[in-house]
Amino acid sequence: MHLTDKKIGFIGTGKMGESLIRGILGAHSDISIYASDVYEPALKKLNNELGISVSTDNAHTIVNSDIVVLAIKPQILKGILAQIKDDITSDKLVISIAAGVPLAAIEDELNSDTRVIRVMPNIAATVAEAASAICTGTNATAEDAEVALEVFRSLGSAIEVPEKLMDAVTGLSGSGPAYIFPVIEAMADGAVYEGLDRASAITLAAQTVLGAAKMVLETGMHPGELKDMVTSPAGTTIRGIHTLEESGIRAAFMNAVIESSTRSKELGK
Ligand SMILES: NC(=O)C1=CN([C@@H]2O[C@H](COP(=O)(O)OP(=O)(O)OC[C@H]3O[C@@H](n4cnc5c(N)ncnc54)[C@H](OP(=O)(O)O)[C@@H]3O)[C@@H](O)[C@H]2O)C=CC1
Ligand SMILES: O=C(O)[C@@H]1CCC=N1
Repeated sequence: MHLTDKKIGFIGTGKMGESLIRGILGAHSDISIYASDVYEPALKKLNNELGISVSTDNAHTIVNSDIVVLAIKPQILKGILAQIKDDITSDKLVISIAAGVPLAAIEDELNSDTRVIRVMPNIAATVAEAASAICTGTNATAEDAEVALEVFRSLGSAIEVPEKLMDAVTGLSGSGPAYIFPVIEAMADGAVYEGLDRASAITLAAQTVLGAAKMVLETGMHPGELKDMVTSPAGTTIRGIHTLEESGIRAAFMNAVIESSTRSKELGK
């Protein structure tokens, strides 16, 4: 199976739809992409910049696609599924990236033989560094799962999880970039306070986060052990760590993931 043989359609070209389209084209420049949205200026921009086929008619996107990615808000997903049901024939694979919405809720709105896969990617798909998880619906085949994994692995890393863990994934990696951007900004603010120029501070802060993440992924070492490698006795780092611990940093990040997961569960109700 070659991904470039597949035509991929996007319903919704907002922040995440555009991120996925840019990421996929970055990885597979010759792939055929179709996209529809209610907002015509955004479609025109994508057509001008990326040369993809665009339309305000979702049916046009679906008819032309082998894989249909639903990149619309969870709150309007049900209504759109009712509109597109008859266009989703059994030869198409549907991929929903909507936070919280269970596979069963999607399958209930579509024809009973529809193959559906649920994916939680993240915004770093734009730069091919997304962390994604997938789970498969009732009619999705092993090959469908492979296709979905191939698409999302070309945008970063992707794993398969049982559906009951998708809310946890959403709270962690789906929302996670938004927890780290303020961390980068705040670290840079600290260095600006100490006199560094803003541009250098942001570059150093971002590269520091990138490098720390790469060390976790590539060394396989525990994050605590890596932290200890930086932390000299009576040195600078332990003073910074002490301050972070006094601020309750671990509970703050744990609670962010837990609360976001809880919101994902609410969206599914
Ligand atoms: N943003 C993120 O980082 C992530 C988002 N997700 C999921 O991705 C999905 C999209 O999120 P996001 O991109 O942030 O949201 P956006 O609001 O940016 O994008 C949704 C797009 O769909 C358009 N739209 C509305 N109605 C229709 C319709 N009937 N037909 C076609 N398009 C329509 C919207 O237009 P208009 O604005 O004019 O209504 C908008 O451009 C959500 O389900 C979210 O849970 C998943 C992982 C990460
Ligand atoms: O905030 C949201 O609801 C979406 C889902 C994950 C990231 N953004």
